[in-house]
This record gives sequence, C-alpha cells and structure tokens, in this order.
Amino acid sequence: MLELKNLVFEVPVEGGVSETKRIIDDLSLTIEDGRFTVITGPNGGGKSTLAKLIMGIEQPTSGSIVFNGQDITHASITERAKLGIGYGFQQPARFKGMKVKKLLELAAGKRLPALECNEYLAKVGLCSAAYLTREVDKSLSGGEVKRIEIATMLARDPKMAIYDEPEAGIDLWSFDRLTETFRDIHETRDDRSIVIISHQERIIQLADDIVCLRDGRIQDMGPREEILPKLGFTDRGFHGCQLTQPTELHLTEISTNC
Ligand SMILES: Nc1ncnc2c1ncn2[C@@H]1O[C@H](COP(=O)(O)OP(=O)(O)OP(=O)(O)O)[C@@H](O)[C@H]1O
Repeated sequence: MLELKNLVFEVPVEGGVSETKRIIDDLSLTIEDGRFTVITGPNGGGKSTLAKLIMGIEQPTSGSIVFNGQDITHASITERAKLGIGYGFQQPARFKGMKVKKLLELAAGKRLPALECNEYLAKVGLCSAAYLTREVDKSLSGGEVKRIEIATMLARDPKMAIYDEPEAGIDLWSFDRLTETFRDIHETRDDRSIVIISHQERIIQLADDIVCLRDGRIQDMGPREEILPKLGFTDRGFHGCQLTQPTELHLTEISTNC
C-alpha cells in the first residue's frame, strides 16, 4: 500500500527572492495493493511531478510517503526501486551501447531466454527479431524507445508500476496492443498495483480507481463507475474534472506484421 500524506512540493519562482510556486498542494492519497489506478486531469495539474515524488526523483517540501508501512520520504531512487516501485518515464532515456536484450535482462535482474524477451516485446507491439539486438540509442524512434521502456517494466514486474502517459508517441496499432497488455495485467494481477498517468479514455476505462488532479490538488477521486461519467468523454460536456484534449497519437512507420 502506498500512502501519500499532506504532500507539498514547491519550487522557487524565477526572479522572486523568497517566493515559491506550489506544484503539489497538501495532497493525501492512498493506493491499496492490487489496484489499477489512473491519474488524469488537465496539463500542468501536477501528475508527472507526483509520480516523480513517489519515485524519489523530486523531494517533497513537506509531507510524507509511506510504502508498505515504511517511510520512504527521504529514500533514494535505488532504495525505492529495490522496495518494488517502478517508474516508466513520459520521455524515456536512451542508453548508447546497450542492446535491447541486455536492458530487458537488467530490468528483470537475471538472464532471460529469447522466448521470454519475445513475449515482453510482443506485448508492446514490437517484433523481437527486429529489435532484440538493436541498441537503445538515437537510432530508435521516440515511440520505439517508449515501448521498449514499457517492455522493461513488464520484465521487472515491480510491486507498484507507475507509467507516465504510456500512450504518448505510440502509433495506433501499438496503442491497441498496449491497451490489451494493460487489460491482461489488470485481469491477472495479484497484489501488484498499477498507476497510470493518462488522458486516454481507453486506458482510463481499465481503472479500478480514477484520480483527477488539478492545480496540484485532488479534484475528484473514486471508483471508475463513479468518476468516469463525470469526465464527459461521450458528450464532451466536461462536467466535473475537466480534461484537455487527449494526447495525440502519432503514427510511426514501424513494421507491425511481425
Ligand atoms: N522543477 C520545476 N520548476 C518549475 N516548475 C515546475 C517544476 N516541476 C514542475 N513544474 C510545473 O508544475 C506544473 C505541473 O507539471 P507536471 O509536469 O507535473 O504536470 P502534468 O499534470 O504531468 O502535465 P501534462 O499533462 O502536461 O504532462 C507545470 O506547470 C510545470 O511547469
């Protein structure tokens, strides 16, 4: 279980002497084990910042973060990763000189048979034969790197997997595949929890719980059945938690007939 208690994150205002801007504003949230939670809300609402605070990439100004009873507010990224929190970046890093297979093995913490690598890559819509020996460098497109990072998360299988806009930059065919993958994880998960930051209706529809974040505060939160109708996807009425337009899906020229 992850507990965020009165979390505040402030940054200095540029040019101001002691002025600060509050990005996360006294936010408290509990994510139970085995839940599929989608965090959504308008651009700039603080979703990525919240994920970075959970992962330890940013340090909160005040408040605390407790994971499975342990206070991890000041724990390092590595310590949090060891405790079982995994984070898929909105814009993943590239690793020059590192082959895709090696990256998957590092994530899994063991050597992986090719068959298992194939499965992880297939789940994100990538053909193993074409990618396993590729380097995770600039030669890969943004969408390919994104999908490889999601595959590494699948290989790592953390207790709590946090994905920041997994749909961003991913072509429509792979988005379909990815949605299926998240649905499968959702159906077969045990006590592992998934947190996805997303603007996509089809991902939001998979959630057990939906959290709407605006101006660093929880504007609305609850089970999918209660929150989804308020999002106004069908009538675009935008009652309740108003969203911006969903992230555009970019078409990339990746061969998908593997
Ligand atoms: N270190 C920082 N210094 C200054 N401003 C910051 C910093 N980190 C975040 N912000 C600002 O805080 C706000 C929230 O950013 P964040 O990336 O968390 O939003 P988001 O909800 O993930 O948005 P999006 O949907 O566009 O990805 C934005 O206005 C951003 O510019």
